[in-house]
Amino acid sequence: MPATLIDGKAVAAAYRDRVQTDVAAFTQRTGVTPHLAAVVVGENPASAVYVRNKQRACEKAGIGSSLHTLPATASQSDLLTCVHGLNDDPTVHGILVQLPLPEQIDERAVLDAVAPLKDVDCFHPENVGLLSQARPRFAPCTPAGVMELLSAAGVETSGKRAVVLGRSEIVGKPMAMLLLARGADATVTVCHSRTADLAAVCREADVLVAAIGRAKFLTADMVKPGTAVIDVGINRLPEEEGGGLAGDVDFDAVREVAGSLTPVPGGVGPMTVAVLLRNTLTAAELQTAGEPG
Ligand SMILES: Nc1nc(=O)c2c([nH]1)NC[C@@H]1CN(c3ccc(C(=O)N[C@@H](CCC(=O)O)C(=O)O)cc3)C=[N+]21
Ligand SMILES: [Mg+2]
Repeated sequence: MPATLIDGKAVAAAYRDRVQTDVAAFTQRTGVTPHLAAVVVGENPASAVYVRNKQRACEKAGIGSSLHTLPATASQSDLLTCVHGLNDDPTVHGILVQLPLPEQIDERAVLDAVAPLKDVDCFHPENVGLLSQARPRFAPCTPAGVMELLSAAGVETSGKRAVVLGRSEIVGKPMAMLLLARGADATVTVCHSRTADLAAVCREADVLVAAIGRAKFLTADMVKPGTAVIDVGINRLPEEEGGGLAGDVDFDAVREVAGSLTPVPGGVGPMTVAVLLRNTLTAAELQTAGEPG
């Protein structure tokens, strides 16, 4: 029996509705409209898709948004000046610096410059530290979106073997943290391109999250029958392969083995945007004086 597909668009729509309700109550109570500022350096087609989806989603949820574009040739100090300006602007609650950045820019230095209370991506070391100590301020958007998908699909994680394929700061590491946390209670293995006998490690998984950034990397022989497979990859295929979007999972083959599976597009991507909206509201709450709730 082929895998049940997990409908990320539907789960994200329901999640965004809840955010919208909470934004309306917050704005009613405080008179403040949460605002997300996105900073984009240069032109990258994948970034353009994401930024467009994000702005549309903000608008629907009652969140203000602004786009701050710098040329591809911008210097690090140009970008830091932009970030500092947004840090100091009381009408801006969340700041997202779109990655990747051009090579003349030190990505880490820029992410470190974002005010921790405005760090809706949860990339600042203070927020990563809080997350790793199980007292998160913001949810890491993509990993938290994955947890929502698992929960919506009724996938049990407690006591299960979870394997995270990929060790990035953006997805792999925070993903492992969320699966390990009390409440989720998985036994977590993080593996990567240098892992010995990678296929055998992946085959141990009851829950398998593919976030390695290589199109169709996870093949059917790496998946135990019945496993829940979450595909975080967003890879643009070359023109000769149709130029479409492919995940990190060899979808057609893995679908025959997995118990449940997220598609790309329509899986994790929409959830990433939905959690970003929730974080923007959280940021506005943290920066707005007065009684919480
Ligand atoms: N600071 C920062 N934070 C990020 O969260 C971040 C980033 N930089 N840089 C780029 C990646 C990529 N990313 C996506 C999120 C959603 C979709 C998305 O909504 N995808 C839809 C549509 C895809 C399509 O139609 O092309 C889907 O999967 O169904 C795509 C890509 C966030 N990223
Ligand atoms: Mg997707």
